[in-house]
Order: sequence, then structure tokens, then C-alpha cells
Amino acid sequence: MAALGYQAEDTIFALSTGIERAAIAVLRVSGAGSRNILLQVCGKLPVARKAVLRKIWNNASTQDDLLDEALVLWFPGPQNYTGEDGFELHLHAGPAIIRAVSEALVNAGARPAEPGEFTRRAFVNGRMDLVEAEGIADLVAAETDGQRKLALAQADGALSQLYSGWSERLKKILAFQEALIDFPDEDLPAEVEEGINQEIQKLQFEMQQHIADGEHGERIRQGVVFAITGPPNAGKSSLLNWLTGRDTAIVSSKAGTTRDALEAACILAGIKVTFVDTAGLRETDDEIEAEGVRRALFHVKQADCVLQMFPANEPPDDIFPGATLIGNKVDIGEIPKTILGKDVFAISLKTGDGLPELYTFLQRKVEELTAASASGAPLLTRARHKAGVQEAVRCLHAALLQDWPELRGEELRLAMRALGRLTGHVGVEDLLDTIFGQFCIGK
Ligand SMILES: Nc1nc2c(c(=O)[nH]1)N(C=O)[C@@H](CNc1ccc(C(=O)N[C@@H](CCC(=O)O)C(=O)O)cc1)CN2
Ligand SMILES: Nc1nc2c(ncn2[C@@H]2O[C@H](COP(=O)(O)OP(=O)(O)OP(=O)(O)O)[C@@H](O)[C@H]2O)c(=O)[nH]1
Ligand SMILES: [Mg+2]
Repeated sequence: MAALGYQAEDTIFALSTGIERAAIAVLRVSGAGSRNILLQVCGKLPVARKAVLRKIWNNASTQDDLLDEALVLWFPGPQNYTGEDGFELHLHAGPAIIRAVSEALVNAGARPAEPGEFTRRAFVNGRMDLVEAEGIADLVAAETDGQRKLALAQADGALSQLYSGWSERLKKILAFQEALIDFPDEDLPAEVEEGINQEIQKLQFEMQQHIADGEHGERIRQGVVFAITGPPNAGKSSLLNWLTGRDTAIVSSKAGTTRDALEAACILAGIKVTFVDTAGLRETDDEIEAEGVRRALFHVKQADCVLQMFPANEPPDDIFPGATLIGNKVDIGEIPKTILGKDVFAISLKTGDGLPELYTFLQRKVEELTAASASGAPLLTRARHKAGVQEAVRCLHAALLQDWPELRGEELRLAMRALGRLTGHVGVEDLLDTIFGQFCIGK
């Protein structure tokens, strides 16, 4: 079967708390054997869902080898996270305790869980769909408020509801379409076909809007990227260091100091933001510097936003499309208010002039690049979802072009299948190892 050797009948366990030094460690157990295993290590079953203090033994019936005194939670299924019997041991977090209790669980018939296997079981047991499970993974991985809120909404079903709502609507369209196929000679009102077309177009529009807004969701999840570019000695590396509050890049008065692209991340307006400092742009015979310039231009192209810097008395002749102009070293020379009609931020990384204004501007820019969709609909967050929705849009488009009712029905079914694969309601066996393999162990 699956590459991970996924076996639903096994009873699995894992350390669900972190591996650093901590006061308490939670070992989580799930599977049909949970009841017997708990009896073996703890003697008798606690009241369901109530924390009780119990001695943990290698074998409670012989009171052989006392391992710890722990809080025990017994979760008889199916009303719990995984949807099957399970329990938790809240242990003292010593490595020797964790090892000894793990061994006792293995002796009693459990095996270590694969990454994401608890959540995979929750999915298999119908406790959540695939999009919600991905939301849980993102929630655990979240490092910023933006990521946390986005993931929480997704884990809570907001995005799943959007996708299953579309599926429901498609199902209705398909039912009408079937009626057209089954009763071609009946006098079905002409409005039926017209209605089908309109509803398909409406769905297609909403999906396309979702994909367009999706850029914002992907930016919240993966971070917004700002590229810093400009001629040598403009102060690009000085800006990077100031923005990230760290001495990331070497700063020197020698032109051509930075030759590689350097990335440093920070949190701005609750969003992960990566700044890329790049080699100063100039003609050069130096092979390494030329490669640096080539990479700089690559990052400028890839970035969500370009910060084009120049030093006082050296205003640029060209502006990168959509770039924000920053004139540095206002302490030593003239900086124009505008260039080719574009506003210029006049700053000095030496004196701090203009930096608060620039910072406020960057926060606004980040908010703009990650704003919620105007419709209030949840944002798309992953390439997998984008691909699925795009596939559905393609099928709807094909359906609209199709005159034969049978073939049109087929395209509509393919669109439904694309949406079904998103939430995991149809044909996802091949995806599960990839998706749950990205989780941490114990989740
Ligand atoms: N100790 C501990 N903390 C945890 C979890 C856990 O499993 N154990 N969680 C897991 O990762 C998260 C909480 N998620 C959970 C989701 C559902 C249920 C659950 O048992 N739900 C049942 C019963 C609810 C009840 O008793 O009121 C239900 O929804 O029907 C428990 C935890 C975060 N904190
Ligand atoms: N007077 C003055 N000097 C500055 C200012 N900002 C940076 N410098 C100096 O300008 C020089 C170049 O700064 P960097 O940050 O290394 O410039 P860069 O754009 O990264 O240069 P390359 O890596 O060579 O492309 C350094 O000596 C800085 O100390 C400023 O606002 N005013
Ligand atoms: Mg530099």
C-alpha cells in the first residue's frame, strides 16, 4: 500500500511535545489497542476525558518497574481528535522517563507513529477533510500572526466550506444537466439550459477571483519578498541591516562589497517579510561580481516589491517597474522629491532621517500585498489548492464550449472531481503520503 506502510489497525504513539528541555512531556497514543495498552501500563481505566494522576508501570498487573507518576487522559473514540480510542500520558519530561515509558508502550503493543499519522487518522476517520488537515499543519508551523490567523480559519473549515459549497452547486448543475440528457425530447423550459450556463459562468468567475486573491494568501503563508537594488554604495546592505535589526550584511565604503544575494526575514505588520540584499548594479569585468549582478536582477524580477535605492547626487535614469524609490545619504547631498513623476523617500541610514516614514510605508505595502479578499471569502493558501481550482475552472470552461449534453456532463463531473480531490473526498490515496509526510511527528 502506501509508502509509509500506513496501517490503520496499528496502535501508534509519539512524543507530542517538543524535544527541548521542558517541564512536561505528552505521549499520545491512538488506535484500537489503546484500552489494553493503557490497562497494562496504568492498571485501570480512568474516567473518560478527565485528567487523573496515576502511577505508570512497565506492567501494572505485577507492579513491575515503576516508571513515573503522570496525568492520564483516556479518550475513548470516536469523539476525539483522531476518531478512535486513544489516551495521553502527561509525564515528567526527563529523557530517561520518556524512553522508558516509550519502551513500555512498545512492550504493550504500540508502535512509533509516522509524521502526521494522528492527523492522517483524523482524516481517514472523517474527523476533518484534507484542507482542514493542511490547516492544522500550517497552524503548528505558523511563526507570525498572519500565518496563525490564516491557518486557524483553514483548520476551522472556512476554506473547506468554500470548496464544498462549490461542489454542491456543481452537483445541482449536474442534476439539471442529467435531466437534459435523460429527457431530450421533453419540453424542458429553455430557461433550464440558460440557467445552467449562467450558473457555470458564475462559478467559474468566483473560482477565478479566488485564484486571483490567492496571491495574498500565499504571501501570508510564505512571506512577502522585498528586493533591495541599486548601484554599488547606495546603502542597500545598510538598509537590510537596519530593517532586520541585525548585522546580516557586510557594509563598507568599497563599491561592490555585496556580491551574492543575502536574505534576511523579519515580521512586519504581523506578516513574515524577507528582504533580499543584492549586489550593486554596474558594468564589471569581474566574473564573480557579474554573476552577483545577474542574481540581483533575478531577485528583482521575483520579488513582490522592489526597493530601488540610490545615493545622494546619483539619481537613477531608469526605474524598475513598480519599484519604490529610496534616496539615501540625505545627510551628504541633494535628493530629488520625485523622479520621472515617482515619489522618492529621502532617508539617511547614518542619521536616521526619513526612516520612520519609510518603515510606515513598508508596513502599509505589506498590508496591501496581503489584504483579505474584497468578498470576505477565505484566501487560497497552497499551490495544491491553486492547481485544483485551476483544473476545475478549465473543466467548466470546456463544459461551456461543449454542445453535446453528454460531453458537457463529463466536463462537469471532472470539475467536481478536481474539487473533491482538494478536500480529499475523492481519489486522493496517492496524495496522502506527501501531505501528511510534511507534518511533524506526534501531530
Ligand atoms: N492535551 C492535548 N492538547 C491539545 C490537543 C490534544 O490532542 N491533546 N489537540 C490536538 O491536536 C489540540 C486540541 N484539539 C482537539 C480537537 C478535538 C478534541 C476532541 O476530543 N473532540 C471531541 C470531544 C470534545 C469534548 O470532550 O468536549 C469532539 O469534538 O467531539 C480534542 C482536542 C490542541 N491541544
Ligand atoms: N553618509 C552616509 N553614508 C552612508 C549612509 N548609508 C550608508 N552609508 C555608507 O555608504 C557605504 C556603502 O554602504 P553599503 O550599505 O555597503 O552599500 P551597498 O549599497 O550595500 O553597496 P554594495 O554592496 O557595494 O552594492 C558604507 O560606507 C556606509 O557606511 C548614509 O545615510 N549616509
Ligand atoms: Mg552591499
